[in-house]
Amino acid sequence: MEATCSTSTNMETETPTSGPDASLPPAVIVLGMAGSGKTSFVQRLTSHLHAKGTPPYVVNLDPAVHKLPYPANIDIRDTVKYKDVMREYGLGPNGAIMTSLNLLCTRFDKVLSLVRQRAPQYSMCLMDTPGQIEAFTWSASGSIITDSLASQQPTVIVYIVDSARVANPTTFMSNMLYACSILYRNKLPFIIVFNKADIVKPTFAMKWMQDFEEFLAALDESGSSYTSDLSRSFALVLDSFYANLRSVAVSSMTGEGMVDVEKAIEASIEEYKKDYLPIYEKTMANKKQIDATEMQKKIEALKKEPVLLSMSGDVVENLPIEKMQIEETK
Ligand SMILES: Nc1nc2c(ncn2[C@@H]2O[C@H](COP(=O)(O)OP(=O)(O)OP(=O)(O)O)[C@@H](O)[C@H]2O)c(=O)[nH]1
Repeated sequence: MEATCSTSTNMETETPTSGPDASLPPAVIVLGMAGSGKTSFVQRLTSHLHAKGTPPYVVNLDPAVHKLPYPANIDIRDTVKYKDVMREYGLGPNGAIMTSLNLLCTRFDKVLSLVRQRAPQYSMCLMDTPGQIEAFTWSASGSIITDSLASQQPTVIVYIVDSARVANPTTFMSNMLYACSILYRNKLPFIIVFNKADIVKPTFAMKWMQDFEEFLAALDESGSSYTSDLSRSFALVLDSFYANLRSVAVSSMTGEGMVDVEKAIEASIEEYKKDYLPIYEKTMANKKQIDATEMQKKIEALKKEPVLLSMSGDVVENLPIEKMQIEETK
């Protein structure tokens, strides 16, 4: 793995303990199933914001992406070489993505500090995540990244859905259940972005979220089955989930809907300030020391994780963490 000189900071000293700074621009974490259009969305929103004269700060957290179609300010690929991780630890593609994120995470304090320093120059900080959604949403590193961002500044989750892939009501339901599980895990303002509106207009999906009867009618049309019966029951439960989120139709291809995305982000930030910030401030005031120690413990555990993941059976004793460098893309 290519690794150069060291940064000397660590999470214990860098994790903010006084609560998030609500005056910082928002961090927007972009999640979604493989191929839903996360990277295209980040590209389109980036160019939309540049055109308005309010550029974003962009961080790529996908170590396996071949080519980035947007200029990233920080790119995980500059720090961790995914192919080297596969080779050195004898890992498959998914294990290597998770290990690369773990490695970056042990130095995420440096990313946080750059994001904080550059705040006067950007309107929002966009975080593009790996194609394999579970590598981020269900990994220790994903939760460290999300928690530490949300502890520093207003943070919103944007969940990208491929509109063409949810035209069937049961597929729609399984996607919404996944979205709900992410909301449940992260407890942050949440926006559902129905992408690829140029291929399939997601008006139907937005109606299903607003009107339970419309969804039931669509299920009836799709015929009776075990999954459609189950979807009926879930639809009742998800009513309150839908009530707590915003949804927007966009096309990352044509640029349609980007103004609505901005509005949804603004409204989510207001929600963050009103409903989430007081909770963060209270929790952090009560547990200042505990939070820093807990975060450090998580990082220490992460440092050992590549060893556990190793398929070769070799004990990897000298991880390149101390030598890793995180800096802005030149
Ligand atoms: N027609 C259309 N195609 C799109 C749109 N957004 C993305 N695509 C296409 O969908 C494919 C996947 O897009 P990506 O942006 O790579 O999706 P991703 O979620 O970042 O992909 P992974 O990170 O590999 O999972 C590409 O072929 C894009 O050109 C859109 O709004 N409309």
